[in-house]
Amino acid sequence: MNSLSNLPAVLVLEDGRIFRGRSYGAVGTTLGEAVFTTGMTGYQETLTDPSYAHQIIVQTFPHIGNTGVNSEDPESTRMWAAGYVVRDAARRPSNWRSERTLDEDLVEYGIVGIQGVDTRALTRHLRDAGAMKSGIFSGDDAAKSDAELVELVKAQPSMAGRNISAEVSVDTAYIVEPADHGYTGEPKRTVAAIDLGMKSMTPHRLAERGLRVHVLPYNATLEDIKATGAEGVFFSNGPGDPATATAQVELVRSVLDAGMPYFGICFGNQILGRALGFDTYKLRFGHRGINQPVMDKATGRVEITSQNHGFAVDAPIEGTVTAPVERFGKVEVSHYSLNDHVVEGLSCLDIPAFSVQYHPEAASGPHDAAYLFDRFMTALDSAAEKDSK
Ligand SMILES: NC(=O)CC[C@H](N)C(=O)O
Repeated sequence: MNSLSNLPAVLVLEDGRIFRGRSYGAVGTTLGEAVFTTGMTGYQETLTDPSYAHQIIVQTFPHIGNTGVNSEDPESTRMWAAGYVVRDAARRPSNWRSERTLDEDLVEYGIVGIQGVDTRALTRHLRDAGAMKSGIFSGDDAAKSDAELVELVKAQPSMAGRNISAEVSVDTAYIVEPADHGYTGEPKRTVAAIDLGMKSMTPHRLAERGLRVHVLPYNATLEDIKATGAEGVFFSNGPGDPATATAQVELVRSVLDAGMPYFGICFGNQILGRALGFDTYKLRFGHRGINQPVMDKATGRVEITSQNHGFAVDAPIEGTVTAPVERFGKVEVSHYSLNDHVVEGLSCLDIPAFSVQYHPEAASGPHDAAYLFDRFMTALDSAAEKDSK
């Protein structure tokens, strides 16, 4: 049965723009940064991506909830989005994998949502004015005056300057075994994965290639990494402003100094960028969706990628430069966005380190960039070969 709550609801932006609709999911108040995603599928993966913590997600695709929810697609153990904005919520899901309605899961995880919003007008506004503080208020909370609601929205911290890693990371380390991810035979190698809000598809992609993955919390040290026997280090995606990730930047520097292969995704790309001495900056409205075109400079191939980032690395997309932290040698931007020429990947030429700003683990698709996991395997093999000489 459909359980859409359907009470009055209002989406309020910090610049005073207000969108009225009906409640969807949990009823009450939520605050977060309003961002839009252009993914036409994968709402379950989106809502459970920890990188969306403290963000209110606007779905540009107008029909949401059509395929219900299942137990296989979540990217973590819960929904992380601060709030959810849709045009039309499906009244009844229809899919052979569906176990519940999306509305039921939104209620279960306390996600306050709003439906019936003109998401096209909202997206155009966020595109022009930029991602901004926002709030959804439903039920009795929607009855407050607009001025009062705008004040509540403005009072929240902004995403710039926010450090959220401790909220989303694991508390204790655990191991992901290749045998549990379809790999037959003895594990080939061991790596450490620093969980800054990691999507579960990522250790899966590593493990299915024969890597034993030690997942470590956000505040792991080089000693913790070495204690796992790791031959390489992976840094995950995650929410928050990379400019605040000082401890992780220092950790990456010590990993690079130790000569260990490094692979980073999204937050892990920004942290590598900072470790090399580049700055990061906030994009106006960011890149979110599963249809983002990226140029792979090495091959000239265009990849269609999954992305979710609001910050980016400030590095020249042309040519090769010496890293601002000179001991790390030469570096080049390996990938850039074809929409706005934002840096989408970094490749070090003198040390075994590379990263991408987008999501090669690609849940939910597309799979154009899966080769990057193989590239990490190759980097691990080369490092092991060098060590044995
Ligand atoms: N998905 C991510 O890792 C996002 C990284 C960072 N929080 C950003 O918004 O840019």
